[in-house]
Amino acid sequence: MKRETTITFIGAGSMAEALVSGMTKTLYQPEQIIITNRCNQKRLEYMKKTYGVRIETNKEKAVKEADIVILAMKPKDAAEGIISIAPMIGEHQLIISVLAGVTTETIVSLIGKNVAVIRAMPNTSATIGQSATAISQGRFATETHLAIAKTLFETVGIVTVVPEHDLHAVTGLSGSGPAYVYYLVEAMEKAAEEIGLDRTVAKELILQTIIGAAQMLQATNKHPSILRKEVTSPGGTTEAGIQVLERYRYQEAVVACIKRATERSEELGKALVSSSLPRAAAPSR
Ligand SMILES: NC(=O)C1=CN([C@@H]2O[C@H](COP(=O)(O)OP(=O)(O)OC[C@H]3O[C@@H](n4cnc5c(N)ncnc54)[C@H](OP(=O)(O)O)[C@@H]3O)[C@@H](O)[C@H]2O)C=CC1
Ligand SMILES: O=C(O)[C@@H]1CCC=N1
Repeated sequence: MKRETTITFIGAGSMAEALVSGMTKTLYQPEQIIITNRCNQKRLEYMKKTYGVRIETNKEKAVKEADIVILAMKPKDAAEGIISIAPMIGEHQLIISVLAGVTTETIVSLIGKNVAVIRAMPNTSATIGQSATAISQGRFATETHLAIAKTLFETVGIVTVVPEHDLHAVTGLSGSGPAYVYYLVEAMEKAAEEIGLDRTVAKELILQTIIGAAQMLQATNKHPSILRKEVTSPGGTTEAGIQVLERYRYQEAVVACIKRATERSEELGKALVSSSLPRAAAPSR
């Protein structure tokens, strides 16, 4: 990608910040990035101060200047947000959406032009260049658009291309995934307190345990059940602990969690369609 590409973020929340943080550490100069939001001026100032990016309250200006427009508002705000920028969007621009559940077809319809849309599902580990991102192309996006989006998201982690219908599952699995791990860490910290460990000591041990286990999965390429068995001495502590997890149906809970998050992604997409599409013009072929 050319250095002078201008990228405008519509939305300046957690996901926009994670992407900006990763992108400005790698391929992009802060001046190439413009950030706009709905009304939170303080947040824009923070983004400028922290990352050196350009901020713009005039959405028209922000969108017109962009080669790439990244949609990063909440799905519930997406219809209003997309419709408000639609008149400024030209067919030469690439739209990248990180909106959970919202299909490329819905975005094309809301914009009402034959515009190239790439849908992406990164996660907040983009902040440190460790996102697991999946991308799909909309019907007006070419292989070149896909390659541009791949390059962009590779600045913040690994990227895989999937059929668009898989993006709901990706959202439930790896888009929301960091939160499941943080929830586990919260529980481990709570347990450490209850069993009387010093908070600082426990924090350090838990963190290294998570990092070590993740790196073992990566470095050994062994199946997680094999690695688990290597920890589990017959009649020992791990076996006793895992028996409790089984009693609480830990794996079933995790599977149900990911299925529900996947289903929620579908619901978010459908809710947007039913609430907004009558207001948007349909694109021509
Ligand atoms: N957080 C995550 O882990 C992930 C989030 N996503 C997706 O990223 C998107 C953003 O999520 P997240 O960053 O967490 O959300 P936040 O609530 O943190 O941020 C939303 C941003 O959108 C802005 N916004 C709302 N309406 C408009 C509008 N009409 N025009 C311009 N900007 C608008 C808000 O501005 P203001 O504050 O001024 O209202 C705010 O800056 C969602 O669609 C989510 O599904 C995808 C992957 C992971
Ligand atoms: O919770 C959400 O809806 C977003 C999508 C994936 C992660 N956060």
